[in-house]
Amino acid sequence: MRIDYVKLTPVAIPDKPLLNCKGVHQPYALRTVIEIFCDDGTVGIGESYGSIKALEGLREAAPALVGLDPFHLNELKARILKALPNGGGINAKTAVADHKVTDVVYSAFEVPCLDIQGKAVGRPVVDLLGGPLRQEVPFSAYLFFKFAGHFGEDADDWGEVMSPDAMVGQARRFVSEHGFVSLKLKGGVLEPDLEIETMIKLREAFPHHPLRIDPNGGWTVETAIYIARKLEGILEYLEDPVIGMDAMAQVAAATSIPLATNMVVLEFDQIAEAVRKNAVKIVLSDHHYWGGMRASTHLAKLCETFDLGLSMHSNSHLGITLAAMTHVAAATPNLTYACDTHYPWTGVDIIEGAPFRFEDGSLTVPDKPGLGVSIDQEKLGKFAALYEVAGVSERNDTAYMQQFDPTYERRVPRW
Ligand SMILES: O=C([O-])C(=O)C[C@H](O)[C@@H](O)C(=O)[O-]
Repeated sequence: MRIDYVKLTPVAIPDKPLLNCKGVHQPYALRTVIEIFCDDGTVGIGESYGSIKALEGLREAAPALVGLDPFHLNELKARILKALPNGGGINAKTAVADHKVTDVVYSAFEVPCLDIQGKAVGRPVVDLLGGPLRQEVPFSAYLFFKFAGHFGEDADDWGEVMSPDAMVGQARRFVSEHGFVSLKLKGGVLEPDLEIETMIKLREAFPHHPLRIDPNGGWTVETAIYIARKLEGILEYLEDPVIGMDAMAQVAAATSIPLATNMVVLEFDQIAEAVRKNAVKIVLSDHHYWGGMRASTHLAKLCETFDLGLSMHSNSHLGITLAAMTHVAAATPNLTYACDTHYPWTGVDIIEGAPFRFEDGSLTVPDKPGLGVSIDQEKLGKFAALYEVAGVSERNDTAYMQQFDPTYERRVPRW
């Protein structure tokens, strides 16, 4: 079996005006859908970032896959490195949220290759990763402060959420509709005392739900320590309170709350420094930038070695990504925390049949061969057409925030 050709389809999926410390989500989130066609008719599918930089990297590397045996993932990596010398002319540090372009591109193509392998041997991808250790994978609710609606538009059905009480309401809806147990708040948005109050109110409303907050490095060390002291005993973990390894180590030394990260440890060569400096206790994996699904299980082994916990990061995504995350999570013995997901926010998908449904906050690992999901071409066409008219090729939360507030500036840390 050989790869015949690769099809890349950028899509725009409707998103909500969700706030973070750099601004607000644009009306559309961008993704790239990948289809790899083999000469025996087998098709493997995948999903990756949709920013123009990521798309350029994928487009540049795709021809190198032609003729490859989809089981030969080592050769896939070698071909991508050859096709993208120096990251393919793309500045890796600005390309895809600071992740190595070659890892991002490899990962984007590894998923469809594993889907093909699974289909060829009649096994779900989780079996190619060593088999499932759990049949149900827990996810966490991803809570966001949000505007009522997009700029110039009416309120969406989630309405405005800009206060601690409104956030408790949002959490109640997530818990009642999806059964999520862990609750993660995207912080760094409101002033620190209001976010402390939000977490305390969430604790009162949900006494038995693990709670996390993630300001994406939006706080200074002083602010982070102040907040951590107020939230001792309330959080299961505090994610990326500050920017940089040394700053994380300073905060870690001042609190008993474990620090988690997807900002200071996002490549294998950053683990040693994090351990040496005792900067983090939990690493968020993400197969899109950790170098694929198999590399994510290698990360798990390293975390076990260094006694680090493991959670899973997400960005706005569709069901192909969710299926891939679920297979990886099921095959990761030491996945110690519920995985993040943005899936409920988009509310649309391109997979055939009904979208994924969380039961008690968890997803059952797909058991069909490969990823266990397939593309509904009509839906894909609809969101591909939306990409063409959406007029966005990069995510820019700050620029979009400036439409709401022309005086808004990008400042990290903000508080
Ligand atoms: O945990 C994270 O850093 C994220 O989930 C990244 C996302 O881009 C998140 O900040 C968002 O959706 O605004």
